Amino acid sequence: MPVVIAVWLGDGILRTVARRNGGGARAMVVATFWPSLVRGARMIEIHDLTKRHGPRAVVDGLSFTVRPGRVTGFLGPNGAGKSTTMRMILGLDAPTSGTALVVGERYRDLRRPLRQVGALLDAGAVHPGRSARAHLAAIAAANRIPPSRIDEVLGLTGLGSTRGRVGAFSLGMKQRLGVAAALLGDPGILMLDEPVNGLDPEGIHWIRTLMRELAAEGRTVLVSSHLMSEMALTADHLVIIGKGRLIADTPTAAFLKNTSRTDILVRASRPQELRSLLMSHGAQVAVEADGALAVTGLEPHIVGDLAAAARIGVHELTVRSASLEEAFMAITGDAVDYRAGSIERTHQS
Ligand SMILES: Nc1ncnc2c1ncn2[C@@H]1O[C@H](COP(=O)(O)OP(=O)(O)OP(=O)(O)O)[C@@H](O)[C@H]1O
Repeated sequence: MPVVIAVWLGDGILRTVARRNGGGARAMVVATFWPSLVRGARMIEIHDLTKRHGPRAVVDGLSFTVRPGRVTGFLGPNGAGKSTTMRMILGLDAPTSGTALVVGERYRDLRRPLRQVGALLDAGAVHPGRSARAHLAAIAAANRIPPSRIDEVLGLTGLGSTRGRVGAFSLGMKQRLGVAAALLGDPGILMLDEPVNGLDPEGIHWIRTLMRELAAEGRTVLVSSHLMSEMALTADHLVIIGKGRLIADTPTAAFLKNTSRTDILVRASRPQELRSLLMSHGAQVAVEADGALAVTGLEPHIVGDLAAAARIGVHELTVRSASLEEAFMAITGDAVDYRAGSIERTHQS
């Protein structure tokens, strides 16, 4: 007779079903998403969400759904409204109109919020006089989370051997402590606002890996950033906003494929002649200010071969790819509040 052992975990997920069969100690582990039978399970659902500060809409009719099992990057230029949206999801800011639901309910109506949603919004918002352990113990006690979980999350975040007061922590250590607090209730939904801020390269690698692992366990992971390049490495799906409005809701791979542009920069001894030649072979050729040709529609080796056959000297032939940030800027366009410095192209010879 098979014996079924069900383990009920934090956020109400029937996570493990182990079947033991006669003398065989074969255990079949089945991740069963029990709440997926009900609407809104492990999802963040934003519907027509608007937040006004005076006459200005900083979040403007935003609608999107964040689904489990993948890392969703919440991407937008500085001031796009990412933090405000996250604060409304967590009930810290009241929407002017629209709804933000987690697990099908408003955050403030959740019975055990920390076991359902873990969030890192502001890593600095920690009592500076406490130790990491005391900080987590206070949260655990207030939320009836077993103290044994404190050591688990300290270990998970690399803070196991950390001593001293939080006030003396580096920003990176505070970020780790914020992630530890978010994980304390073993929630099915994680929301992290700019979690790589202040982390060193090892820390960035760690947080990326952790987010992917959490998503692979079937959790919903929403992570905000204003860096396209960071999200390209971390997120499976992108929700991109600008000036509070939705710009794109797309798989990352599709976004990168559709938005990266390439052309070939060619400097030649007889550019006008080469231009006509390339166009007669189907290329589109623009002439840049310094007389160089910007070629699309032909492979680089064809461009080189055609020039060689016509005995035109090629002084430079460079394949140019739009950088990820450039692709991002191209679609956020005038939705940028604060522009950074110049954008570099990546050149490949
Ligand atoms: N309490 C407030 N009163 C007035 N304006 C506000 C308030 N809170 C936020 N804003 C404005 O709302 C806009 C969106 O801010 P928000 O912090 O949500 O953007 P963000 O996308 O998280 O930006 P960043 O990447 O810089 O953190 C900004 O222009 C900000 O100045």
